[in-house]
Amino acid sequence: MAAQIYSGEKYASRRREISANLAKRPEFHDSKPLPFMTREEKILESSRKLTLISKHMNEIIDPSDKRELYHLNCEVLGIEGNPMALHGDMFIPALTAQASDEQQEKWLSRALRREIIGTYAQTELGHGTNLRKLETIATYDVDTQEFVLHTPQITALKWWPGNLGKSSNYAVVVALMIIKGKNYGPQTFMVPLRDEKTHQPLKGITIGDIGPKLAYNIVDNGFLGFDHYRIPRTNLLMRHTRVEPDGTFVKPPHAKINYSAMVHVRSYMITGQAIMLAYALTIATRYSSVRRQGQIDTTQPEVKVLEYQTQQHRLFPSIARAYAFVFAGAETVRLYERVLQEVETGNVSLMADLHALTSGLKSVVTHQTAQGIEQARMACGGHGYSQASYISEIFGVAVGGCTYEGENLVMLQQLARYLVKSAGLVQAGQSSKLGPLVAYLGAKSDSTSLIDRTPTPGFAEYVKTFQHIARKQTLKAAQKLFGFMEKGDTREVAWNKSTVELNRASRLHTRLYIVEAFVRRVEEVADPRLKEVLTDLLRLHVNYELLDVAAYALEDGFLSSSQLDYIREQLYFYLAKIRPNAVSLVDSWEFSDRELRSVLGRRDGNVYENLFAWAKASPLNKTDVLPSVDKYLKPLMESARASKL
Ligand SMILES: CCCCCCCCCCCCCCCCCCCCCCCC(=O)SCCNC(=O)CCNC(=O)[C@H](O)C(C)(C)COP(=O)(O)OP(=O)(O)OC[C@H]1O[C@@H](n2cnc3c(N)ncnc32)[C@H](O)[C@@H]1OP(=O)(O)O
Ligand SMILES: Cc1cc2nc3c(=O)[nH]c(=O)nc-3n(C[C@H](O)[C@H](O)[C@H](O)COP(=O)(O)OP(=O)(O)OC[C@H]3O[C@@H](n4cnc5c(N)ncnc54)[C@H](O)[C@@H]3O)c2cc1C
Repeated sequence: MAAQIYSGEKYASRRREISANLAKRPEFHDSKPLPFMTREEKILESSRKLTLISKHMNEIIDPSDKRELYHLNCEVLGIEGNPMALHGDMFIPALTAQASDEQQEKWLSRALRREIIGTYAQTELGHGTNLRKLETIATYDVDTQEFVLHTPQITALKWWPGNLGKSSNYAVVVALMIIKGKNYGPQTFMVPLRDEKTHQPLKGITIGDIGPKLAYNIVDNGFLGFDHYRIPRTNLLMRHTRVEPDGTFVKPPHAKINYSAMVHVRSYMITGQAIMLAYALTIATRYSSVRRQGQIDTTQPEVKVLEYQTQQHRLFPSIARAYAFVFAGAETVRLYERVLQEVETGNVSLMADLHALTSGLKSVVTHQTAQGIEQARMACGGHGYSQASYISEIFGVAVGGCTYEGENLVMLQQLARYLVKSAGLVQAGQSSKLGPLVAYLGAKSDSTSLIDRTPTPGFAEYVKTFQHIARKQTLKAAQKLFGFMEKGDTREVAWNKSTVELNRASRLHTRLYIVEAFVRRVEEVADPRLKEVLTDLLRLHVNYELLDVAAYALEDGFLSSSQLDYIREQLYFYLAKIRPNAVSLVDSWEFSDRELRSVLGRRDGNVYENLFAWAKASPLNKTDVLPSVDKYLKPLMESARASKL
């Protein structure tokens, strides 16, 4: 099963080898539990481990393999980030996709050798979503052949970029490019921020950390201001866009080619989110198979809480989602890599499809992941609320994904634009022009779903029902938009009046895609035992997901109430059927205890002993009497007692 999750036996076994290797190297382990450390201590500890990784990486992994590097990071550095997180996640991808060969020679090679540390500085205090209205300006000075970076007002301060505050000495900065008074929109520039020897900010640069956040606090998200700060013309990233010495602008082959670093993260983060969801579910499912509370049969001992149908309903559909997401994530990464290669040869035809797909997936997956992690926390009762579970940290890190790389409700609209265009083609009788991701929009629905008409309906019946729902909502939302426009609204006003419905269409389209990705994967599985378990999980998934969106199919009679009853019964049947495999289904992700960092979710199941040992190690228990008691509480009680006398 691990081979299914990690797209092949080769990588699954490499993960095991890497974990086994690291188990023997205590210097790579957390020196104490992360929840017991201050933010400064965590940053120091993370930097220590980063240095070790840098020195010994070649002994442990193949550094050219992204997946091996990711696993090493998960084990050693964990999810709370590290001082070079953005260096790998965005700085290097931005240079790879946007710097010319000559620029790559100069900077990418240094970045890869970790001679410099970089980040991606785009968001500002006043603008994150609307990139066309960024306020940092890069004005071209033809005389000196330099760009002058400037922060004209407080809202133009860069704000949020990860590792900008304290760690990075370079950044790929996004600024509005002005040449001879003309605004050429957001462009990307390579900008030195700090002296390479002293690490002091360079003259003209104001820089710092933005303070603690909900989570992800090892990362020093930062602010940055420029005071007429000059960089050479050749620091504009020029793989696709160019500015000649005389200020002539050479257009790229696609207007949004500069957004590539964002598309990179959106493509990869689907897998990252699946893994964080699986962390929380591993902890909660293992704990639920140890925790005993209450009886189902009063003549029998107390049961494991995992026996309760409510607990199964709380956890198992999310286990299915984690599998669905990791399968969809692998497809997304493959498409991203393909598009990256094609863009290199000047073929930008798939950029719009990739953008639409990743915009929808990032939104739906992060939202459902956060929901699933929070349910996993509650499934652990009181102990879930303790940082010993580590689930609150996992939630905090994962839920950041709802905001970063494009706020979810905004990104759903990006997919909606694509869907509306496709709906326009259907309306114009040009369905043959629809791309493969939306071809279903042009197909005709059966008059009703056939879901309960055969003893065991195939997945095709479920897919058709999801298609019916997504198609109906897309065409309806597009119709609403077109209707407002016909009545005289501008497109923008009509769009705003239709966005709730348009975003619903985007979610339904994406959920259909996720179901299809799951079906595709299960169909490929050869081993019959594995296929059976995954088929059960997929059956749980399709029934659960369909119930969640059934209103759309009930309102036009595509599904009947008796079919709904059937779907519900199927769901309950598969909850019970999956129960014996539940722990194996989470164990199959093969997370080591070091990687999970959860006292509650350890493989040995000794929850109570481990929790007691953890509490005893809490810094507050170093002494029996805290200074705060000596200083305040004792005098308070004493004066209360004295006044009573
Ligand atoms: C095979 C198995 C392999 C598995 C391997 C897995 C191994 C490893 C696992 C790895 C896991 C890794 C986990 C990674 C975790 C990463 C953690 C990261 C940490 C945090 C990083 C956070 C960083 C940031 O947040 S950076 C800042 C991000 N900011 C944003 O996202 C801003 C959002 N706003 C925008 O993107 C834009 O402004 C937008 C798109 C909303 C609007 O743009 P604009 O106004 O310019 O355009 P529009 O007018 O709306 O549209 C015009 C037109 O352009 C199209 N378009 C827009 N963008 C794109 C694009 N990117 N590509 C293509 N086309 C685009 C748009 O659709 C419109 O098209 P029309 O045809 O006109 O409709
Ligand atoms: C953990 C974390 C890490 C980050 N790392 C980086 C980084 O490394 N580099 C970087 O540059 N940035 C980074 N960011 C910033 C991040 O990319 C932005 O916060 C994000 O893109 C959202 O933009 P915003 O903050 O301007 O939200 P806003 O756009 O102000 O959103 C506020 C609300 O307005 C709504 N809204 C906005 N526009 C529209 C619209 N057109 N239609 C409908 N509703 C709308 C949103 O849906 C939301 O409800 C990070 C953020 C976080 C939380």
